[in-house]
Amino acid sequence: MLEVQGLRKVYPGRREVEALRDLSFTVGNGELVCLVGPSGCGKTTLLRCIAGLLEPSGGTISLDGRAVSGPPPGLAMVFQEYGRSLFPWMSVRDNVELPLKQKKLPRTRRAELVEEALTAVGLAGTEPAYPWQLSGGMQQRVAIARAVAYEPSTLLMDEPFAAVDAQTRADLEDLVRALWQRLGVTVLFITHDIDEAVYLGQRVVMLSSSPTVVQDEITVDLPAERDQLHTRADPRFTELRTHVYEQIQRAKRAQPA
Ligand SMILES: Nc1ncnc2c1ncn2[C@@H]1O[C@H](COP(=O)(O)OP(=O)(O)OP(=O)(O)O)[C@@H](O)[C@H]1O
Repeated sequence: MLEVQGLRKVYPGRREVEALRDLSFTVGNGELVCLVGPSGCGKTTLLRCIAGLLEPSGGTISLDGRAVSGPPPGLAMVFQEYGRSLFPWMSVRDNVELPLKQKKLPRTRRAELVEEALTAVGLAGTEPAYPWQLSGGMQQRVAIARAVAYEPSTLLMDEPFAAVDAQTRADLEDLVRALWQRLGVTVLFITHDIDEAVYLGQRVVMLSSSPTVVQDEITVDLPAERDQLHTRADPRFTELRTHVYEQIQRAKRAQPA
């Protein structure tokens, strides 16, 4: 379970920036929550705080009951820029295996996890290839496999599909839901795409413009079995996306105090 309470982040300096003002939300065990907000609202700042890479100016973050200070052990991340998150000089196998070596798992267990994870993302057989020999969508699958192989309790995804084409994006969205349902992992998925947030999430948390607070939150009461054609054509989907869209527009118009 991820708990963010009264999180505040001010970047000091000549031009002091209050990026996050007062952010509180939770992601329950095994839940999939999407976070949307206008550009520049501090999504990256929030993620870096959760990942223990940036020290908050106030408030608390805890993961599985432990306060976050430094990179938490049960956390894996998938970034937008797969091209920069995979090592080009390492094979697909070595990229996926690397965090497992850092976890000091024995060789046979590492091999099992790599194989299972690559199979789960539909990339069995690509182990000897280098990332640059694969398409963008395949590279992002490798990045997802690397996160999954790590067996995290919580997965943070930072606009992971922003750089792939629409068809690949739809496939990857379905992959994330399938993996989430199968693995029971807690997922915080950050996106600026309102339709994606409603399609993927059990809940959608909307952020205001910077200095950021939680503007609104909705439960996505769509059936758990979702598919690109029927879910997106469901009138309830349209209602929910309209609500989120209106809130984001309000957030963009609001003048920060
Ligand atoms: N290292 C830094 N020093 C000073 N200000 C910063 C720093 N990093 C971010 N900021 C400021 O904090 C605010 C939030 O930035 P952040 O990158 O977290 O937003 P974001 O929501 O991820 O943006 P985008 O959606 O455009 O990627 C911005 O006003 C930005 O200028």
